[in-house]
Amino acid sequence: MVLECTGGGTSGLTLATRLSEDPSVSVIVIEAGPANLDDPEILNPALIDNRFGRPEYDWGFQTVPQKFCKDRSVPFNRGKGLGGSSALNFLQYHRPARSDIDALGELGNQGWNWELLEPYYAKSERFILPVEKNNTLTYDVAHHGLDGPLAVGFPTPLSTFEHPFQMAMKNLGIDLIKDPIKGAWYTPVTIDPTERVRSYAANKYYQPNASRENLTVVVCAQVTKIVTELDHNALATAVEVVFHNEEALYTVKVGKEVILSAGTIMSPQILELSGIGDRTILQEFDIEPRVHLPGVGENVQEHFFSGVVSEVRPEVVSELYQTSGTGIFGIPPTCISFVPLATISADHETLQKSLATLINEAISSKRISPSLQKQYEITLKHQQDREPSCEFILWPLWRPIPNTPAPGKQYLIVSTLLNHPISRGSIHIASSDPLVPPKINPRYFEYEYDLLQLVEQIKFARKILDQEPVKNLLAGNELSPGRDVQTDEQIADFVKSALSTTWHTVGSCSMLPLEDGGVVDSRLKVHSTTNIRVIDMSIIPLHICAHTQATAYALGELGADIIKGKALISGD
Ligand SMILES: Cc1cc2nc3c(=O)[nH]c(=O)nc-3n(C[C@H](O)[C@H](O)[C@H](O)COP(=O)(O)OP(=O)(O)OC[C@H]3O[C@@H](n4cnc5c(N)ncnc54)[C@H](O)[C@@H]3O)c2cc1C
Repeated sequence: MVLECTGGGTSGLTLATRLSEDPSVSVIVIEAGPANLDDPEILNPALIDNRFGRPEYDWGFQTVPQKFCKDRSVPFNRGKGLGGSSALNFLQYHRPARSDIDALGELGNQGWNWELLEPYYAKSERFILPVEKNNTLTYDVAHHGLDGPLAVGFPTPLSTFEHPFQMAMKNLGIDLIKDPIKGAWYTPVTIDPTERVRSYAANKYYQPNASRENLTVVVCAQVTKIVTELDHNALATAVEVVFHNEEALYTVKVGKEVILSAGTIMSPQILELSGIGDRTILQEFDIEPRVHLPGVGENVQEHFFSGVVSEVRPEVVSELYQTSGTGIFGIPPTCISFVPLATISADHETLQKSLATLINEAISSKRISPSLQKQYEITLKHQQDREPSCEFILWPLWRPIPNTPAPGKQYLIVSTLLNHPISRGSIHIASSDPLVPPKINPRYFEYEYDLLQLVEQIKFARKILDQEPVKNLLAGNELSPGRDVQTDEQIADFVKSALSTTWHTVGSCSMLPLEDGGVVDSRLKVHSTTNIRVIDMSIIPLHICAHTQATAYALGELGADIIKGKALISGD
C-alpha cells in the first residue's frame, strides 16, 4: 500500500510518521519547501519572528485588501519546509475547551467529540515537568500526555512579569487555574527544556524515523495537481500526483490514497487546481470541474488579534536582565487567559442580544446557509453558557503595533484575540498557475459584531495594564492605541488599523456533511472522492478557543488511526 502525503508540515509529518510505523505501508511525503533540518534559526526558541518573509521558511502570503478593515492587506505568514508552521510558530501549546471539540460532532460529524480527540492530544505530547521547583508555575499532569514524541515544557528561566500578571488577573476577577482552559494560567511551550531547542514536527516526529525504508520525503517539490478518474457514479479517484521541482513537472502514480496536509491556505488551492471545488470558480480559470464541491475554500475563520502596548519602567527592565539573564524579552510568552465575554464586559448582555438579533435577521433574510446558522447558534450558546471566547496574552513587544516605539525603551503588550468570530472568509485560486498564491480574504469585520467584541477586549486589556501589581512595572506611557484613543469609536478605528492575523486560520476544507457545504466527511475523506483525504487545520469547521498547533498534531495522530482502521471504524 502506498500513501502520498502532500505537505510535510505539522499534521502531515505526524501522519506520515505514524502511518510508516507499519512496514507494509509505503509513505511518500511531498513538501514544497526545503528540509531545513538542524537549522539553528528554527531550533533556537528565542528567534520567533526572524524568518518572516524569507522564502526558504515562510510562504509570505498577504490577504486581499480588507474592505471592512481600512482596505488593508494583512501579512499572512505560513511555515514552508519540513515541519511547516510548527517550524515558524510562537511555540505556545495547549488544548482547546471540551465544548469546542464537542461542537464538531454537533455540526453533524458522527463520532467527533472530546472523548474521541483527547487521547490523540495525549498521544502526541511528552510533557516534561519543570526540574526546578517554581511556585509560580501551575499545571495539572492529568491534562498532558507524557509519552508522545513532541517535547513540551516551560521556558526557563521565567521572567518576573508572570506572577504580577497572574495577580492582576486575579484582582480583576479572573480565576487562576492549573491548566486550560477557562481562566488565567501558564501555557506550556513546544520547547524541549532538556535540550533547550524548539520541539516541532520535523525534529520530534520525522527525524527520529527518517531512516525507515518505507518513508520517503521529497522536498522543494510543490504539488500542483491531483489527477483523477471519474467512475459511473461520478466519484473521483486520484490516480496521479503532479509536483513542480526546479522548473520541471514530475508525476507520481497513486498507490492507495492521497492525503492533503498542505494547511488551511494551500489545501483548498490544490483541490481547486485538481478540478475539485465550486464549478463557477473553476470555470473562471478554465479548469475542468471534476467534482462540484462549493465548500472548498469557504467558511474560513481566523482569530482576530490586536492589543495594548505600554512602556516598562527602565529600572524594571534592568532588574529583569540582572535576575534572569534575558528577562521576559528573551523568552516566549506563557501568560495566557481564555475567558468568557461575560467576565470582561459589562455590556455582554447587550452584545449577546445583538448577536441573537444578527442571527435571526440573517436567517429570515436568507443571507446565511442552514449550515452557518448551526455554527452561529453554537457560538451564541457558548456565549450564553459562559464558554471562553476572549483571550489575553502578556508578552514583550516583538513588533510595533502600530505606533513606533521610542529608541532604547522597552514595552509590554497585552494582546487580545477574538477566538469565536462571526465573519467568514474565503481562500480561492487566483490563477490556474499553481505558483501564483491563492486569494486570501478573511473578510475581517464583515460582521460588526466582531468589531464590537474586540473593542470590549481592548478595554479589558487596558484594565490589566492599569491593575496592580502590573501597573507598578510600567512607566505609564501607553504606546498603542495611546491615551488619546478613548471612545468606543476611536478604539474601533484603532483596531482596524492595528489588526493582525494570528496565523490560526481554519475552515477552508471544512469537515461537514455535503449538504452543509462540507469538503470532507467525518473520516476526513473529500466528499465524492474514493481516495483523497484532507488532514490538517483546514478541516476544522468552527473555530476553537485555543492556539492551534496541539490540534494540528492531534489531527495527524487521529487521521493515521482512521486510515489504519483503528478509529471511527463504523463512523460512529
Ligand atoms: C507565525 C505563526 C505563529 C504561530 N504561533 C502559534 C503558537 O504559538 N501556538 C500554536 O498553537 N499555534 C501557532 N500557530 C499556528 C500553528 O502553528 C498552525 O495552526 C499549525 O502548525 C498548522 O498545521 P498544518 O499541518 O495545518 O499546516 P502547516 O504546518 O502549515 O503545514 C502545511 C505544509 O504544507 C506545505 N505545502 C503547502 N502547499 C504545498 C504544496 N502545494 N505542495 C507541497 N507542500 C505544500 C507547506 O510548506 C507546509 O510545510 C502559528 C502559526 C504561524 C504561521
